[in-house]
Amino acid sequence: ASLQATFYGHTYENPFMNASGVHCMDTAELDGLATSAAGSFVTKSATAEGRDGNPEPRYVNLELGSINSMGLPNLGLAYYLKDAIQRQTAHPDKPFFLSVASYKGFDEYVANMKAIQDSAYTGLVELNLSCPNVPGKPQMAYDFEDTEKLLTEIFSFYTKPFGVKLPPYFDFMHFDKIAAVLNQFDLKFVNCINSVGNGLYIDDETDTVVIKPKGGFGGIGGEYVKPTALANVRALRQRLNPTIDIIGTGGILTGRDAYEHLLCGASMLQVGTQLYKEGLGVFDRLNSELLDILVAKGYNTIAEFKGKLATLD
Ligand SMILES: O=C(O)c1[nH]c(=O)[nH]c(=O)c1Cl
Repeated sequence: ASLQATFYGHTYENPFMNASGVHCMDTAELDGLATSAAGSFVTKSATAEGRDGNPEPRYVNLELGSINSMGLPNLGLAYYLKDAIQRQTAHPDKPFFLSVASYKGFDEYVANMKAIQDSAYTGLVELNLSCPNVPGKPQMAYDFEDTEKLLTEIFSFYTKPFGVKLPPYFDFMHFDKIAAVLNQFDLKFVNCINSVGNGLYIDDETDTVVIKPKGGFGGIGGEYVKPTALANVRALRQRLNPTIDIIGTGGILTGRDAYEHLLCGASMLQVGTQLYKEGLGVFDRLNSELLDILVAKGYNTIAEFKGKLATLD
C-alpha cells in the first residue's frame, strides 16, 4: 500500500503537512519540515511588513487541543519570498506552499498577491482569509461579498496557482454561499478549516483566562474541532467544482483522524496542534498509523476510498 497523494499535478510521498503557523516561522523551522516525514509544508502566513504579533501568553496547549491568539507574528512577505525562491531553486522536486495574509485588510491582500505575482516564486500560495486574531479586524471569509470582490481583483492580475484557507462555517446556507463564491474562480484548492475563532478557556485553579490578548479569546484547535473540520471538508467537497482540491485541517492527532478527513474528500492533510505538542516525529507516527489502516482495510491507494464516506440512506 502507498500513501502517495496527488495534488495540483504533483505526487507527494504522503498527504501530511504542517498547518500554517506551527513550526514554520523561519528558514530553520522550514528546513526541519522539509527534512521530516511530512509530504509537504506551508510557511507562516506573511503580511506585507514583519510583525511582533500579540502580547504573550498567546498560545496554550490544552488537554483536548489548543487556544491561540498569536496576532499574525511573522518576518514579513519579503523574507518568505526570498526563502521560497531559494527553496524552489534548490529543491524543484519538493513543492511547498507559501501562506499569505493581511493585517490591514483588502488592499494589503491585493498588494501582497501583486508582490508574489511579480516575484520569481512560481509555486502554490495559500491565501489566508481566516485569521481570527487581529483585534478589530473581521475574518475576510465571513464576508461573502468582500471575498468575492477580493478574488475578482486578484484574478484580474494573478496567473500563478493558489488556494484559500477558510474558517469553519456552521450553517448549510453558509456552505452554499461560500461555495457559490469560490466556484466562480480558477482556485486550485481550499483548505478547511482554520482554528475555530474566539473560543474561551478558563484555568481551573486560578479562575482566569489562559491567554493575554483579547481578554482570553482565541482560536481553538485540536480534538475540540474535529467534528467541525470533517463537516467543512465534506460540505465543501460536495459543493465545489471537482477541479478544486481540498486540504483537510483540524483535529488530526491519529491515523484514524487522517483517514476520516480523506473519507470526507481531503487530498492533503495539515497538522497544527498535535505537531506543536509532539514535534516533527508526529509525521512518522501518522504515516505509520494511516498505512496500517489502509493495509487492514485492503486498500492499496488513498484514491480507492477518498471522498467515499457512507451515509445512512
Ligand atoms: O493569530 C494568528 O497568527 C493566527 N492564528 C490562527 O489560529 N489562525 C490564523 O490564520 C492566524 Cl494568522
